[in-house]
Amino acid sequence: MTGGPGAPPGSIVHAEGLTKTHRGDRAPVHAVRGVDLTVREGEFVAVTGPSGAGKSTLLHLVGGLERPDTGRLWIGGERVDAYGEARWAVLRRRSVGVVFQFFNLVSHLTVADNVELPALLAGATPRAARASRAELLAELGLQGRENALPAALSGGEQQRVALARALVNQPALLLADEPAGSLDSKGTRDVLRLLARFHARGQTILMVTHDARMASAADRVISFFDGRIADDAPLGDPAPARPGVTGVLDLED
Ligand SMILES: Nc1ncnc2c1ncn2[C@@H]1O[C@H](COP(=O)(O)OP(=O)(O)OP(=O)(O)O)[C@@H](O)[C@H]1O
Repeated sequence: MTGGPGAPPGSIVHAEGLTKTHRGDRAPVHAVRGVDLTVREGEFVAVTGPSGAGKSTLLHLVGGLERPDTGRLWIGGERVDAYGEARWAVLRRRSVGVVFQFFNLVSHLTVADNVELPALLAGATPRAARASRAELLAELGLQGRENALPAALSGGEQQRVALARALVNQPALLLADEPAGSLDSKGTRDVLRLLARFHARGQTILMVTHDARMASAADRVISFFDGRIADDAPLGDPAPARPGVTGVLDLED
């Protein structure tokens, strides 16, 4: 499901002139100001920038967790900017996995049930959901933790469960909002390695991160500033000066 009228062939995300202003009790905040963005199938794109730049808002727009005020958005070639919650829910289930900084697992469900739930909601048979869950949990080093509740797991384990849940329906797009933001250095390394591994198999990833080491796992880094793209370093460009960035392959086990 790529390309389509209005979106370039091979694009998983295509946005034109996306804007979002938050209007609360205080003065309006222009969080995203006319962003054009294309993420092609198979890319791993990191969005970095200072706190308050609008990175999470952009990710929320792309995942349908917030609606743009203006602009056009395609996911996998499907025009989605006018979708309501019901159509977004279907689209997310089928095509967009999301992981957050604080995992957002269902606390009263076991690890197995947390991972199987989106598969069942997407129409998988219980048997198929179990098989997908088992395969992913094994891949993510969580075998034997199936019956645990999230509170019994470390932060790193919870994030791996969240990753399994996000990937169980084999989404075209994985969105990650500070996926290591609440993890220690081992948890960070694990998430980094796993994202790199899924990306190497073709998973398209759009990730927001403060962390230069996390961004170094991506093959394209977008700097976001004041609601706009300030810099965009695509795959194949010479490495821009990003002080402190270390290669993912340097990380030890
Ligand atoms: N629901 C909201 N209501 C009002 N203002 C909001 C809302 N969500 C975000 N904002 C404001 O919009 C701006 C952008 O926020 P956003 O969370 O997108 O930035 P960010 O770059 O992800 O920041 P951080 O790295 O700190 O998470 C900030 O000024 C923030 O306070």
